[in-house]
Amino acid sequence: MAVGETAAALRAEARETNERRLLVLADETDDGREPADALDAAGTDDDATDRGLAAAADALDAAGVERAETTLVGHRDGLRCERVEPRDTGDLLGTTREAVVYDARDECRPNALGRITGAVDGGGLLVLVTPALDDWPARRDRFDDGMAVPPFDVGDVSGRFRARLVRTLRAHRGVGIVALDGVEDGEGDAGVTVVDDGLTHPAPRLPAPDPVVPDERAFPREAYAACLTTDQVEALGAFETLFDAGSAVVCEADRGRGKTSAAGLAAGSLAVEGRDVLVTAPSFRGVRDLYARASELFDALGVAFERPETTRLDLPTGGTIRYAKPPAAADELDDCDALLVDEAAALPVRLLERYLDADAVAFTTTVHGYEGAGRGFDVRFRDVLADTDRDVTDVRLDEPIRYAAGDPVEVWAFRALLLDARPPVEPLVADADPETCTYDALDGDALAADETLLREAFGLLVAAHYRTEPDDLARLLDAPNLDARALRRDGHVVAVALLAREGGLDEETRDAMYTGERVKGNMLPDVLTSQLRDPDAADPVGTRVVRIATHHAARSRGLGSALLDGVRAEFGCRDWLGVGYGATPALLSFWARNGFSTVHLSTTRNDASGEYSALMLDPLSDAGGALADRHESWFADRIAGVLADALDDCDPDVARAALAACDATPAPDLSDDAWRVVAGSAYGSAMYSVDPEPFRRLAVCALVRDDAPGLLSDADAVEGDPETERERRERLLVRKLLQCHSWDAVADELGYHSAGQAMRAFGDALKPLCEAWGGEAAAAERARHRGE
Ligand SMILES: CC(=O)SCCNC(=O)CCNC(=O)[C@H](O)C(C)(C)COP(=O)(O)OP(=O)(O)OC[C@H]1O[C@@H](n2cnc3c(N)ncnc32)[C@H](O)[C@@H]1OP(=O)(O)O
Ligand SMILES: Nc1ncnc2c1ncn2[C@@H]1O[C@H](COP(=O)(O)OP(=O)(O)OP(=O)(O)O)[C@@H](O)[C@H]1O
Repeated sequence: MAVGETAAALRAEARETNERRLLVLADETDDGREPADALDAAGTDDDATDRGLAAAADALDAAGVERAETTLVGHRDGLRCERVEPRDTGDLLGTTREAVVYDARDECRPNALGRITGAVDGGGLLVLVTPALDDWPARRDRFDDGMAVPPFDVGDVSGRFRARLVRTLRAHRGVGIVALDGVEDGEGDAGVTVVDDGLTHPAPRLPAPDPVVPDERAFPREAYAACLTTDQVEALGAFETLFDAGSAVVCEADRGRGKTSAAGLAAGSLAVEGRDVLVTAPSFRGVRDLYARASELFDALGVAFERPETTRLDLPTGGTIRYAKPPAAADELDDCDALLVDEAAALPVRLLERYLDADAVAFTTTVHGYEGAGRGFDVRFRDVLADTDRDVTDVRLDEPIRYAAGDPVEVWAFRALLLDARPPVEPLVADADPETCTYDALDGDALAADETLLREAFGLLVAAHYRTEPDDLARLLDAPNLDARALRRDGHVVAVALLAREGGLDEETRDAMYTGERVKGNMLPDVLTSQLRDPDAADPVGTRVVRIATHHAARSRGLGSALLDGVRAEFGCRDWLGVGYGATPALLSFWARNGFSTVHLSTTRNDASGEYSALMLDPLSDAGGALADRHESWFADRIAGVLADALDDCDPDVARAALAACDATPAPDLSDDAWRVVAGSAYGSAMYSVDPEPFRRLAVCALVRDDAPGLLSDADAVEGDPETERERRERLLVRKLLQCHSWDAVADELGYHSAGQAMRAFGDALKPLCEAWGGEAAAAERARHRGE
């Protein structure tokens, strides 16, 4: 059988080289309709009713792959092996399979392709079942359904990603293509055409030498003996410096080079010496291999250990390995001897900086890979690290663990999913500024037609936003609600913005949204409608800036702002511009300076960064203005309550910046009685605690209003820089009045000598407010205290 022969030959070559091979089975008889009886029908036999899966079964049999070693990814059953849905392929990350069959006929999900490719072992096969390759780009599937966000429908989604995918499949080595065309050839090979056998006929290569345990070492021999490559041995050697306080290790690698495992062997080696090792990573799942290697090492050393919880290993030596989420880890540094940060590039630089307070710290990062992890680490954090007096040891793992270097399936996946996309090299953009750049629309056709442009634009998004992943590449090319705009210097992308059209929804959809039904896309209207209970919020049409990034070599030259100016001019016919992002003081000020005003601070933190999201609007029309007005003033009305509750741990500088960026003009609106208490506390000995509410209202006015007086009077005698003291007083209002922290905690945090000194500064901060807004009641109170 042609399918079997092709598969067997590919597998033989894969085994010979310890590489993987890809077999495409293009089912030309598939009409694009999922057969209802084949869907989710557990226990279905390997029957021939489904052409694609039957061919996949033949391929596996001929290639000698056991079903127990295979995973089927797709929506149809029929291979009698483990099956996962394309959306759930995250579970395959870090696992190793001899073969994976991806039935992509019903849903071609780019993230799934990326994850699957990583899971196939050296000597194994990736089998891709597709429709006729020529027809595939024009077919709409379940992934496309997800891109059809209201008011668009699936007919508006285009097929550029898949057209590109097909091109790469046809062009790359190591990819066999068999068309299941249904045409009888009269010789028993009913309807099968081998379009490309995919064989690479490699020249014989010497196997890589076995790793050698070094003679001089601080970690146990067993740790080195567990290493699978020479690179891993070297990496483990670098981790030995973690015994010394003041050390830092940076370990970089592409996916699947064994860096997490090396960190695990290091963690185990440190723990057997009684060290307390704290591990952090964007998710615990990502460090399962670390725990596995450490426990295997304990077994090899005959050290009994306990696992009181999944995320903690305790040794009789007193050593431990324990996991904390990234923001929590930053608060636990005092207690640990060494901190291991896995996937460091996925974490904000601010958090990484805090980790430098640990006695010894190691960062492992992925250079390229599925999470699109990034250069943010390299570009920004490297400088920070170089400026410390840490002893930094760098190590890089190149040798793949699961398969041989140069594996053609990895090469194909990098290309097809742009895992190695990069922004333009620095010299090309070094002298770019708003005057020398052009504002350009990067529409799907332009991007699909120009690989360099696509790589630069996507590479810039990946470098700046670690969450950019293969699905985003497909969205960039095909989603009807998304637009990309860029500033370009001599054709090279210097700044890029990804924009989503949101709102403009009909009444029925708005009602559904209001009553809690999930409506895809439309993030800003959705929050305003379903959480902030505004039934009309999804009526105006807006442009949300989903992502924006300026090349790291050209930041702070006004390019980001110029790009937003271009967007505002081009989309001025809509009602608003908007944005939602993990709030930091610097970003809040960037958006505020660009005319955006705060309408919401989310009450849940991002797990990895620990940031709360800010939502902001910049109105462009009367309808947009009305929407922004009502949400700005409501934000100012309700934020004190939120800061006292769900946001009581929000960074006071984020709160200050979010309030300062809100365009509302709240009025203090205090009764004369209330003013007497406030002024009494400013000028005399009245206590704010008898009636905190008016103080809180005043604090919001002071932090939101453009015309608010500063919190310092000319008469205030302050030590040091008045501007620094003014900022400290703003933090004092946030922490004490709005977030209700105790006087002692606030004094301690803000560097006042005592609670009493903080209280005096508080009283002083109120004086300018009484003078500006307190009217006669406050003036009379002041006069009484001063004996005027
Ligand atoms: C929806 C979202 O995408 S939110 C996330 C925004 N994007 C990112 O964080 C990716 C990484 N950062 C970047 O690419 C850029 O810093 C951008 C896009 C935020 C700003 O682009 P730039 O071309 O530097 O903007 P521009 O020069 O007009 O304004 C710079 C100002 O932004 C502010 N800013 C915002 N974020 C930062 C930051 N991380 N570091 C330094 N300044 C920042 C500063 O106030 C800065 O002012 P300064 O030049 O006086 O110091
Ligand atoms: N020393 C080792 N012993 C046993 N298995 C190992 C070892 N090193 C790596 N592996 C296996 O090889 C695969 C890749 O290793 P690991 O997860 O450590 O690499 P990584 O570079 O962190 O890659 P990824 O980013 O893909 O997680 C995993 O399946 C892991 O279990």
